[in-house]
Amino acid sequence: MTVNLPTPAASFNIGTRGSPLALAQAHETRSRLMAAFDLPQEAFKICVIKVTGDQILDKPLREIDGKGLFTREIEEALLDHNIDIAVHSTKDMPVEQPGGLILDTFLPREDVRDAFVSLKYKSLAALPDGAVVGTSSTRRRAQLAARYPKLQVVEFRGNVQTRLKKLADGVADATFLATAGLRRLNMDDVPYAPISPDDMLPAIAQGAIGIERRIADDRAAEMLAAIHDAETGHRLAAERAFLGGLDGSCETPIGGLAEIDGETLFLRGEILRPDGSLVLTDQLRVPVGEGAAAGAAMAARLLSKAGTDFFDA
Ligand SMILES: NCc1[nH]cc(CCC(=O)O)c1CC(=O)O
Repeated sequence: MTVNLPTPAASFNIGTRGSPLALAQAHETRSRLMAAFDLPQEAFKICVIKVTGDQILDKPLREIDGKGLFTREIEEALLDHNIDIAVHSTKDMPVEQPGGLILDTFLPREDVRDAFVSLKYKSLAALPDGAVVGTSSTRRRAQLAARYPKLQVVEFRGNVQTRLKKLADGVADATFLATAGLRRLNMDDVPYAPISPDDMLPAIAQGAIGIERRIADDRAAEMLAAIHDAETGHRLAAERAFLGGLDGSCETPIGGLAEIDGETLFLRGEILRPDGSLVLTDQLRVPVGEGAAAGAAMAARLLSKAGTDFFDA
């Protein structure tokens, strides 16, 4: 390849948040770049960037002006050329990036499923009526209210480690985490059971590491092209078009999942009233390259069924 490779003297800076999961994802990205270009670790620098969202731990995110809380400082570092790429959990990212930036590189996707995590019970179905579950996700809260109305849901913020500590302290009988996060953190000692997407449709882009860069940076574009996973790209194009069409964010009760079987992309989508009193679902099968159009079409279809104020309930 004719890309102007970084040398230890001119290192390639990888920006990330400082949480253990974010760091694991930045390390995975670095390993893939090292392998793709046969470069030593010293060719890359992992730059930890403090973001506002990590410093406010006492409130549900939807009560703060959530926009850009986890990304603003990182995107500023990209625009200032302090970093060359930024590694994200795509599920936490808005569908559109600030001017000059693009998020179009996705690593091979991890397990997409939500995980039921409990020190006392083996599965969601095994929870008795009245059991207390902790989550801060509006999607998981609405899905639980719709399908398991006898559970009590309490607010559970914080990173994976914080939530597990709350479980150990008995604040709740169970919680939910993305299986991908548990696996990336090698949390083999945590008792968890993945939940079928038929029972809990995951968040848009769950399990997918996404990498952002400056649009005009040809070197970063060529580096990232070498580690991009096309299949994951097609799946996320569909899911993110669905999310974009709904004008949703990670704080709206929306589930969606695209899967590929041969030449066919299978997209499922779901929107919920926050209290779980209404769930609207849809699904489409289209050729793999037409996921974005399918996502947009599905969003329009569901919105016309939902009418106005659907998400306000
Ligand atoms: N909202 C936090 C967040 N963002 C990404 C992941 C997990 C990893 C992923 O889905 O890629 C998590 C934790 C969780 O939901 O348990």
